[in-house]
Amino acid sequence: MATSIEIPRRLPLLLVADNVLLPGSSMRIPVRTMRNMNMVKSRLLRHSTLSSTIIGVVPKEPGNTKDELNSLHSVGTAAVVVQVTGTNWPQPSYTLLVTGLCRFKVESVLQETPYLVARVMQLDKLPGDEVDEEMKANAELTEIADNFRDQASKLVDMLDISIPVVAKLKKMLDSLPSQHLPDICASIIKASYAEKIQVLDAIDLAERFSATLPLLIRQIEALRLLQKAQTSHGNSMVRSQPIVLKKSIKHIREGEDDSLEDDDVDEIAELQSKIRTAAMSQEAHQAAMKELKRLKKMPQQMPEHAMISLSVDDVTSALANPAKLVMSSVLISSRGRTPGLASRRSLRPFLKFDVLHILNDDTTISCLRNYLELMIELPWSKSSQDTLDIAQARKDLDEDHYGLDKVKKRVIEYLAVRQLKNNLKGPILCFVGPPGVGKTSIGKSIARTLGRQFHRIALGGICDQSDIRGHRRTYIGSMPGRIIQGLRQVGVNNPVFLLDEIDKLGRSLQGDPSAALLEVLDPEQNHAFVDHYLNTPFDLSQVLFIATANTLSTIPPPLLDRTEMIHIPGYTHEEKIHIALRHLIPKQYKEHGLVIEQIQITEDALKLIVSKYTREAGVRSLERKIGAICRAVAVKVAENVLSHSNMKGQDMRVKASKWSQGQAQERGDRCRRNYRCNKHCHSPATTTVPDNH
Ligand SMILES: Nc1ncnc2c1ncn2[C@@H]1O[C@H](COP(=O)(O)OP(=O)(O)OP(=O)(O)O)[C@@H](O)[C@H]1O
Repeated sequence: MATSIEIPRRLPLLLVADNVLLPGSSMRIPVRTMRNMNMVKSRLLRHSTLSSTIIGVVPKEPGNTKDELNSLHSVGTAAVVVQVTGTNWPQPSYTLLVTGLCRFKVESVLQETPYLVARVMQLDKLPGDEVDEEMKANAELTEIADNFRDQASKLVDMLDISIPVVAKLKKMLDSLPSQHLPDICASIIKASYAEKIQVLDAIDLAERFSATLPLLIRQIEALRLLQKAQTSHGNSMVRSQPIVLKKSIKHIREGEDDSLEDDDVDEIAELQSKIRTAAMSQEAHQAAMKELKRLKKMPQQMPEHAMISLSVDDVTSALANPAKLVMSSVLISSRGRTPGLASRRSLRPFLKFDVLHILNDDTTISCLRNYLELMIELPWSKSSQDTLDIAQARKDLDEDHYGLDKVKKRVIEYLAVRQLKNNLKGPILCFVGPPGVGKTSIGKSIARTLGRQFHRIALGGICDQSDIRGHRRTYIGSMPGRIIQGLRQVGVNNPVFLLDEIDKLGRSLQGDPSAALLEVLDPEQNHAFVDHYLNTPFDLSQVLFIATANTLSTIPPPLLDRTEMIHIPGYTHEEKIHIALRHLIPKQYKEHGLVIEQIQITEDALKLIVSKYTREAGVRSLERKIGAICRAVAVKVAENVLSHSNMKGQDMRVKASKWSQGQAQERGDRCRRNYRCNKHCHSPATTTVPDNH
């Protein structure tokens, strides 16, 4: 007879809200509360012995976040922490993978802070103890167990055996001692929190069988209905009939929590129908369907996501022979990296469990899902209607911008040619000029006049070609490039893309982004642009690309060759004042909720700001200064509105001018104080504060 294996009498507790870990099953538990975090840090990350990785997982009442101690359930599950994943940077965030061993009763709480430690009493026997003998002696219990096993086999037979986890589950159920069946079944079938608590509380084996059997039968019934729905619609996929399916499950789970309604039950079917309606190219459709097929094969199709990944026998035999487990189970990267492959590798020799595979599958599932969602959301054939009318375009450009006659003329010519030729082949317009001269805003006006969506892609500082072309999906955390991301965001395939600051593209070992950009801009190639993440061609030929740069000297020559430069020189003082009066001031008033009765910035004031307070080729600082005045006046207006609601606008104008004098005085003082500058800053009227002050 095997010796009895016991768990420690003192256990650190991990409190889990809304979920119940049952012996024999594995579960991933995110560490959220301060107490749980303290426990992980001081027990799991500091020690490396087997006993340090045995913890008590105790359910706590859902919803009660304040009084953790009172919401503590009296029965918990001793568990071995198989893996800790997460990161220490920028802040600690961990997830534990735990495997339940046996039940225990919380006798008393020995320590409340920094984490809970309780004196516990083991309730179940661990495998290795001969419970089977006990069952043999009890004929009634044997009958219940046999009936239960039949039902469990029935359930597994209804699942797709080609899924590796199902095959494993089947094998495991066949060899599992009967006393473990209820716990294992309860953890893989759908059950509410209350139902699982009931199973956890059933310490007597017969009671546990009878608490779990109805859940098992209900699950079988649900699957049967599903399959019926599936055959009646001639579809070979389980989950292909979302409505029928949801209804049937709801019907079966009478009285169950709404929160438990399984959202991902019809996920695959939903994805499939979305792929069908996404109007993808044939190639893209094939790629999406291939990935969907992979997703279908993933273990998420099991009735419950908490998979049996570790058999209790494995853990207990390891417990009986601790030397074997010196301790690989707690793995964390202290340097802040996610302990991906290294931890798995070091786990392998010690634990021959499928945890590793299941973790892999998890990552794959979310990657596949993200990929399919992107494919569905991309505007494969959705475009907006062009509304180009040259007369209107001229009017729009004049309305949005003062001066810039040459630029506007060239833009109108460009648009006219596009209209006549009805295609976008030709050089890419590139506005070159100092900051704040309106390059971006002309791009926006072009989009507005064409009735197209506008999207700005900031290229400054990009030095990795995958920023443009995306990462291959083999990378963890891979993403599509900015072009594809932009298309997803605008939701149409013919937006105006403003490639901002192409002169600031960098270059690194990760490839040359300008080479990738060339492919994007080349009309001969861009109808079949392949983003590495998407891995299928996307037609960019309808996108109108416009570029901006501050200088020509750093633009890579091949890019320079593709673009037609339109220079926008800086503005004169006169022009700045006109721009301010016509565009910037009305815009700022509007942004700050001010009206002309409350604030008026005179031409003289503008002249002063332009000549003494800004030193720039464009008008960005000027706009900021006007914004600052508006903000200060807005405060005064708000204060006065509160005290005298019928305040006259005239008063405010006086206050605004006083404020600007005060500001000038203050700036002068600050300038003298900070920069020991005595040259220009004596009187507010003549204060010159260089911008870099
Ligand atoms: N000629 C103009 N008429 C009206 N507003 C203008 C004019 N030039 C610039 N502006 C305004 O100045 C502000 C800054 O312009 P914008 O952001 O387009 O500058 P930019 O040249 O793209 O600068 P950067 O190179 O820093 O990106 C915007 O609010 C814009 O509307």
